[in-house]
Amino acid sequence: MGRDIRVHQVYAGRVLQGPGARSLVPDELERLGSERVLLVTTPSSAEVGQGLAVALGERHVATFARPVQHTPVEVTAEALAVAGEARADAIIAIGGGSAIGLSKALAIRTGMPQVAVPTTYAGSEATPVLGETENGVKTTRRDPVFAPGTVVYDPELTLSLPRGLTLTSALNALAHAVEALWDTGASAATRAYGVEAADGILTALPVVLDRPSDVVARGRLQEAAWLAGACLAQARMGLHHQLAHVLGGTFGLPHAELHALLLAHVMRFNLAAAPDAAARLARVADGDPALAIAALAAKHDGPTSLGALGVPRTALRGVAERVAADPYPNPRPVTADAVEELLLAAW
Ligand SMILES: NC(=O)C1=CN([C@@H]2O[C@H](COP(=O)(O)OP(=O)(O)OC[C@H]3O[C@@H](n4cnc5c(N)ncnc54)[C@H](O)[C@@H]3O)[C@@H](O)[C@H]2O)C=CC1
Ligand SMILES: O=C(O)/C=C\C(=O)CC(=O)O
Repeated sequence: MGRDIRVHQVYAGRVLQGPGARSLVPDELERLGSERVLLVTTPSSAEVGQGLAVALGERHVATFARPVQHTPVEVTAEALAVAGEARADAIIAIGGGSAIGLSKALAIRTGMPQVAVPTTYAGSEATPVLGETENGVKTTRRDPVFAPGTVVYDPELTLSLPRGLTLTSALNALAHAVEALWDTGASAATRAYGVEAADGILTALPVVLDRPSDVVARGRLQEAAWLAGACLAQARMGLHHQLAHVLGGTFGLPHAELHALLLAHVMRFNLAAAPDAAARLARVADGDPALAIAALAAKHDGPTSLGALGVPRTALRGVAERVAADPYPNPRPVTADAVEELLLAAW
């Protein structure tokens, strides 16, 4: 007899949430017993990082400020050298998925505990997942060690997000929820997270786009992104994430913009084969969910097609064949011809 047993694993032992929560980061390091902290920042989080460095005083021993999307292994090697020289014993990553990805790459190589302070909606802080790039090939793997033990969600840190990244990063989060909803192996809790995440994003994102400085709406969006990240942590991702990983890793594309432009196309491809997900998403979207998401994606003032992102049309067949040769679990069977058609529509 076949067994239908679902496993629900929760990550991030401790989550702090709310405007100003970043001020509690030094206390979290104290709880961890850390005396030598490596800060991972980006240009956008440099100022917050400097404030934190002052608050940490002598416990701050080094800063690495150059994380790169898709976590290239050579950048990790540079950061590893900085951490080793400073004899760091813990990492604080402040930034989007790139800073948090680098933190994860360092954690698995050193065993250092991580405190993640996300500034986008990508959701990496909630997952035991890391994609790393070597020689232009992105490989994604899962390991509980990747998941930061402490996450600090401070919506004030998202106020500086430009409109484009606000929109595309929120759609990156929505993609985690959508793919969890059509994963037939997902637990009841994951489906609940998926619905709540999709509802939060579809409700709060339009408000934030209209009023970017609305901290309450930003908080709701961030909370939804957390749940979406938890979906990515717990469910199997399908064709959407596979396309994003293959295209992003091969052509070095901007992660959030790529997710944002692909999502409605993959939903049109999959939803007829995923009636339960389609019904839940239709309730949340109050109509055709693929249409609602296409309309949101079209609000982006940057590239909204693969062609505009710089993917050569001649590369699409090769991508489709790579994806169909070893597909992620997906509600609709994945063939090279069907994926090529999807990619052409997105191109
Ligand atoms: N392993 C996982 O579970 C996940 C990993 N990722 C990875 O994360 C990376 C993408 O992360 P993203 O967050 O989309 O982008 P990112 O971290 O690369 O940031 C994009 C740009 O936005 C700037 N930025 C970030 N926060 C800002 C803020 N609050 N205000 C102004 N500017 C800000 C950054 O400095 C950077 O220039 C990719 O490498 C992707 O593969 C993404 C989602 C989940
Ligand atoms: O690239 C990674 O670190 C792994 C997963 C993701 O990027 C998830 C996503 O595609 O948003």
